[in-house]
Amino acid sequence: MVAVQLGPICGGIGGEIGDSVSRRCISQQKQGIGAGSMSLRRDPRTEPREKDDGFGLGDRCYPQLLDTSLDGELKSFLIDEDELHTYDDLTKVNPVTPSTVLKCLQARYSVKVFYTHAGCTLVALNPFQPVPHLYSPEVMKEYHCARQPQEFKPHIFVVAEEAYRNIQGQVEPVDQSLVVSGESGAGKTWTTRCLMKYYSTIAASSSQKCQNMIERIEKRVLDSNPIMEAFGNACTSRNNNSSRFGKYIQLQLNTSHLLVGASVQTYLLEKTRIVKQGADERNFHIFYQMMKGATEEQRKEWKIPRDQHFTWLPNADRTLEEDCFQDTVAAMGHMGIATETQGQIFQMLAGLLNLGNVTFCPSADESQPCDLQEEAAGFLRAAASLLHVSAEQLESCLKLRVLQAGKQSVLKPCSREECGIRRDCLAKLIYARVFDWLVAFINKSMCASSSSWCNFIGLLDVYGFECFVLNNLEQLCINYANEKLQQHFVAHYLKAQQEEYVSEGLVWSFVQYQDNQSCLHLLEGSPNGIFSLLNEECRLNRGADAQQFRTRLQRELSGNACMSWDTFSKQPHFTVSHYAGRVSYQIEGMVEKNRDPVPPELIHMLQGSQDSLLQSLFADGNADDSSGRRHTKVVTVVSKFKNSLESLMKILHSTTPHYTRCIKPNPECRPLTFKKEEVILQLEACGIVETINISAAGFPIRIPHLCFLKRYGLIANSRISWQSVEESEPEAGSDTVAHAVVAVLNEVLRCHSLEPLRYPGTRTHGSLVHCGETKAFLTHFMLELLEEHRGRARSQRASVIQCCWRRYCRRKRAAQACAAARIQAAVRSWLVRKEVLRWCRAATIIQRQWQGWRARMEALAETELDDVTDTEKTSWGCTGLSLQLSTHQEPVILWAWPVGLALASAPTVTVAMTVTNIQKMVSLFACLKLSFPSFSYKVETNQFEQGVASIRAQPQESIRLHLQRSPLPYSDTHPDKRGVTGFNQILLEKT
Ligand SMILES: Nc1ncnc2c1ncn2[C@@H]1O[C@H](COP(=O)(O)OP(=O)(O)OP(=O)(O)O)[C@@H](O)[C@H]1O
Repeated sequence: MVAVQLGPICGGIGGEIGDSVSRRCISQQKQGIGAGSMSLRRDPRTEPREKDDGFGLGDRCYPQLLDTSLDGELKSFLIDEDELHTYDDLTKVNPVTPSTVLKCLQARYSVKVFYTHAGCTLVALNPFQPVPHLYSPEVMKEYHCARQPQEFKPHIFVVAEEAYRNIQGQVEPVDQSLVVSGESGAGKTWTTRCLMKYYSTIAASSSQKCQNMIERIEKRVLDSNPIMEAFGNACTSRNNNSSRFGKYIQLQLNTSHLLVGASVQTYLLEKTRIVKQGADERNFHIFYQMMKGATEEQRKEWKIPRDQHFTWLPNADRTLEEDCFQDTVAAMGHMGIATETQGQIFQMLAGLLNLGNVTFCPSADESQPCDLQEEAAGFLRAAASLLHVSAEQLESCLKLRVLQAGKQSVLKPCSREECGIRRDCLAKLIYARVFDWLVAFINKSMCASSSSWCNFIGLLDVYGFECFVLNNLEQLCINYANEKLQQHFVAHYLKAQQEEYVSEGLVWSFVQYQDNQSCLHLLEGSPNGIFSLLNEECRLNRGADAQQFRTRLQRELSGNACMSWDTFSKQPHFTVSHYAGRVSYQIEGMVEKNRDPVPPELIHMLQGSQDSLLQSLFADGNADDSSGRRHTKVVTVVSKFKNSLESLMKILHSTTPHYTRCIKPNPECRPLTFKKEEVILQLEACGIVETINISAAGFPIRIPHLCFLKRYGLIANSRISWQSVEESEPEAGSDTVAHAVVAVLNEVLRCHSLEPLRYPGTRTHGSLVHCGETKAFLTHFMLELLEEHRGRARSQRASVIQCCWRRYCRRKRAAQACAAARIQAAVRSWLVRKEVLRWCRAATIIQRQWQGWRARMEALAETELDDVTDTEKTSWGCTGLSLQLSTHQEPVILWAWPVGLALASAPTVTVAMTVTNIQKMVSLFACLKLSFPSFSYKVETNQFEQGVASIRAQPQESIRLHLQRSPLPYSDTHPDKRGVTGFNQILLEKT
């Protein structure tokens, strides 16, 4: 059983967080955080070099982590950018670099997926808008009842359920811690609330038997939230509901793993906020709740009239949803805080508001106390009456300091500034005690007796790493806490990495990986650490001199690589190289803040208060001892904080941790807006980048065997094994595949004269690659080598392919040419043969026709010649008939045989076969359309439709007979097409 009674609850720091300009300046300040300062063991090949990666990493970046050198195709092999949103685990992106991680987160955020694993860490992006379906009781039930919640989508409930099942499984260490971190507004409180609701819901649904008791506890656990938030949260420039303290909530489970109780431990309440608020910021919510929610009667009682302006209540006109007084009162009631006690608390708070309006005039004479300003006396009286102390005593305590001179005590008037400081100190003191009392009451109300619970789940909601323009003791403490948590995280993450390697059969450890121990040594080291020196300075009980303290720091710590100074700066300061960046701390006021002195007169006065509650708050009396002397041992803020942190770390070390990193995607708290520069800074500050560094120190690239062989299989000459892999399609993890992978890797290693791998084998330090059971583990350098060899192998293959292709093309072309020649020859011979045959046929026909025609012509001529006189005969048969036509000057020679032909064809209707010479003559004249001299003779012929179409007689030329249709078959075809004879011309011409 683990006793969870932690040290002092409130760190009691007089912080100035509100003072600090809340503009983050990590990127400006983290110059030169190198391997030296962080002592990270890095491969020389992967040593950081100055370069901007475009993601706001500024001048500190790790080229080995950037994927800019990867060409598009390799990038797409390693990771499919379109599918980035499907990656549930950031360490699975290839290669694991800040830019790929950032892209993956952005891709997921754009599709409204807000949770992503990062190895053993859960990254939660703040949606800045309600997503009710994500946190409904049904979803809780689903995760709780799932057989394997890890297989579900990443969710805060996976983490919650995992922790719960670890307890059920009783695997050592059984107790669990859920560490939720992130910067202001990232969603830590929201996440913690979700976790509390989850455990309350599953507790309520687990057993009907102890239902009443569980419901009571569950209600109290949930009711503690509004009370803690009302008193410990405030509206800041970064978050309307910003927790101004860190907390560790312990949910106590009994042997049946049922929630039986809870307790809360708080850290470092920002009590300065009571008296000083940043521009645009507010005091703690509870004051505004009172001002807005109190009844008239209560106002009167608490002396807070509606229209009264209180100096410590800026921006009172701004209304937030957190300003719900009745909810706080109801929660206090449920928690068991009696109405009377509530009234006492509110009276005290109202007293503080009135105290804030008490102001002083400077005193003309140093030996005289300062006077109150005009209206201040009324506020002082009101404050005194609300605190149940006498107004005179209050005034005296604020104006006069008690000096101890031996056994004598002397009253010394304070300056105006000192009066103000004493007033502020009183307010801070009271508020811090009220807050502590509330936390103690809540614990008393929720905490189960130590015998009734045996295991716990702790929820740690702490400030994230802080770096403002001005940083002081608060930031030093917060960043120290973050360094401690980071060291714890790194150890845990390395263990997780180690486990994965072991599961892959890789015996290798990060033994030489050095974490942030040197930075922690600088802060907490004894006797030469910043805190030790600071405490010593407080104990010296001398006036705090910043320059003097700086010189001391420089003298004692100059050898530490994590410490540096800007020698040209006028403000005394020192710079610490934290894991998340360099932060400059101003020394001015640091010693005083660490001392956090409380004037004993104030404690005395409060111890004498008539208000029982106020009196009890100071009953332990840490002012003077019974002899009236001050305690010699000063318990400084740093000591208190360090002690409570040490007990927290002890608890964390004894539990199984689960880390959740909340990320604020944009500083304006706009819904669904992702700003890369903001996110990368936070990834760095919350250690995700460090996780990546660790990953890079091991094997940042992990490729499943089959994928590996598909890409790099061609490198090896063992083509047979590759083919066998392809053909047999073996399962990933089989020896065949692993041996094929090893063959490829050894091929590359051999070329570089590096020691070959053995499978199964171990990785020695300095080696570049390991073949696991299902994956090949590669360094970036090995990936480069593989890519180079792949490129070379591809070039060789390409040359071979080109040669083969060219030869193939050449051969193909030759074969085609040969075939074409043969086809051409065959076609030509076929055409010639065909042509010859046609010619033969044509010649035969022509011959036949010609012979027939000649015979007919001869016969016709014979017939015609038979009918003419000898002279005519001679004239027709030999030289042709010469006629003197009246219309022509010159005689026209008509060749006898064409005229005969014309006569044979023309007078088909009207010219009878028995025509006489004169009739023929008349017929001829009619054909020629000549007027016959002696008588008018009209012959009607159809010569224009068939036979002779026209007969044209030109002077000095032969008559041309134009026939419509040739009487001869094939007469339109000239045998050799070399010219046209008169005959053919006559025959071929058409009208
Ligand atoms: N998961 C979520 N779903 C919806 N809104 C959320 C979620 N997480 C955070 N928010 C919103 O972001 C705001 C800031 O969250 P929260 O107060 O938890 O931040 P924080 O990290 O605790 O800040 P601080 O350190 O200042 O207390 C919340 O008020 C809420 O509106």
